[in-house]
Amino acid sequence: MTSHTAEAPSSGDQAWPAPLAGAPVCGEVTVPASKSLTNRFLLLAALAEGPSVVVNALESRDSRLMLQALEALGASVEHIPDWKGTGEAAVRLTPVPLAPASSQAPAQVDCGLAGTVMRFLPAVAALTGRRVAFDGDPEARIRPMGAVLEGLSALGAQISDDGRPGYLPFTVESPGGLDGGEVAIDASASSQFVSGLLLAGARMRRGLRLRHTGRSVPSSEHVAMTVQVLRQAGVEVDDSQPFVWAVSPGPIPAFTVRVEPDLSNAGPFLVAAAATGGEVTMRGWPAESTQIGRRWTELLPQFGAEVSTVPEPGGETLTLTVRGARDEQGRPQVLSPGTVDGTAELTPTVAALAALAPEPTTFTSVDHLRGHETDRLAALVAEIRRLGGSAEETADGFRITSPVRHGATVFSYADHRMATFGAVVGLRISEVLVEDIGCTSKTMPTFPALWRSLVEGDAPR
Ligand SMILES: O=C(O)C1=C[C@@H](OP(=O)(O)O)[C@@H](O)[C@H](O)C1
Ligand SMILES: C=C(OP(=O)(O)O)C(=O)O
Repeated sequence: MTSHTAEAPSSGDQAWPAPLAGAPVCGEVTVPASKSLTNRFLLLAALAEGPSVVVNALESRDSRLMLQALEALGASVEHIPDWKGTGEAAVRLTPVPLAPASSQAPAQVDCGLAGTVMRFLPAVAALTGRRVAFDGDPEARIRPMGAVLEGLSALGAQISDDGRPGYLPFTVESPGGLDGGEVAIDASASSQFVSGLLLAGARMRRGLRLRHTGRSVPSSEHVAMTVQVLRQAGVEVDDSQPFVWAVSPGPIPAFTVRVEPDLSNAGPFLVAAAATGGEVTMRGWPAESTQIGRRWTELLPQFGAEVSTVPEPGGETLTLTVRGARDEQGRPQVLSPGTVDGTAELTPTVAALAALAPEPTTFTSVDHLRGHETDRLAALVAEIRRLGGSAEETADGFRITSPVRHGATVFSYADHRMATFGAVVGLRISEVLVEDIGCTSKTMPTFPALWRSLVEGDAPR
């Protein structure tokens, strides 16, 4: 795995003044659909037997890149503005032709900075039998790809490195598709290596039996999500043995599905209540979810906030409310749990809260964040220091030893979660500017507007 430094990139655009919360942040917020679920459902729709419908699909850069890539592989996409009078938009996707029926024309996939595109689509490309060239943003070229490519290679696909071996850009070609069978990879750098092979497993002629050879798989919730989404689509998956997954071969029936809100992107809004002693409510919180963001209900109380839920009619969703703690003088009070473990993609948002707490917090089992949109451990340490706090990297994470104290320009490193880190810190610290707030369009183009309306009080109370 590469480690890249968190030197602040220069930005030509005007930095975004993070709104300071003059009072406890109170209001109600609705967040768009989950990136991880949207891109899994779109991919499975592309491998299904007939046109499938994804209702309330996320509209963001990552989901657009997924749709464009699937179109490049031969899918057709129809946008439906109002699905059956529900008021919700939907995407109808007609599947990708698989080998040997697919076109033989070479194709190109732009992965942008989307892990779910760069790690999930090489196996789909191999199933089409076409020669498919993959590339992405400059920042994407340092995200590890090796295990997916080694897995596909072991399954018989030809991979040519168009750059550094194990990284973008590369070309995948498997004339005749994939037979599948047994394969072993080391997925300790990203759960997406496992998900990317499993999602295509049913369309391999013998199915897929995948074994992880390393110590642990990070972001295990995302592997569980993949298994659950496959089962929901009618695919048989055996995950009864640790670190071994068997996907049975067979057709994927066409489906219609509605995507849950993105619980990771809900994070900064819920944290806003915890950081300011405010109260934020979210309706439509799934009562059961495979998303890692369901962990906010356990994480926020560890920082002193109170989380309550009320079942909504039908029982499948809840209204969730977060109330931040205040001290005897009514000032916001953020406690530290001391250590938080394995917070995966929630880490930058949790770190923003921890950086406002007077007591230190240590983040453990997050070393794979070095391969995220940027090296998040280096980036968080650098930005906390820039804001007058103290922090240091550790072998498997980082430690915040004193809170942020003054404003500064927070650099985003093209990473949406670093941009929202800056927004959260800016609630309590004046004169925080966020460089490249626009990178939040990766998963949530509406972030800047929603954030401003919540903090400045235009959101319903
Ligand atoms: O499968 C997915 O949708 C994801 C898996 C995780 O990747 P890592 O295992 O690399 O953390 C997560 O961080 C990423 O945001 C989305
Ligand atoms: C790690 C993330 O994204 P990606 O899907 O690009 O890996 C993330 O959204 O935090």
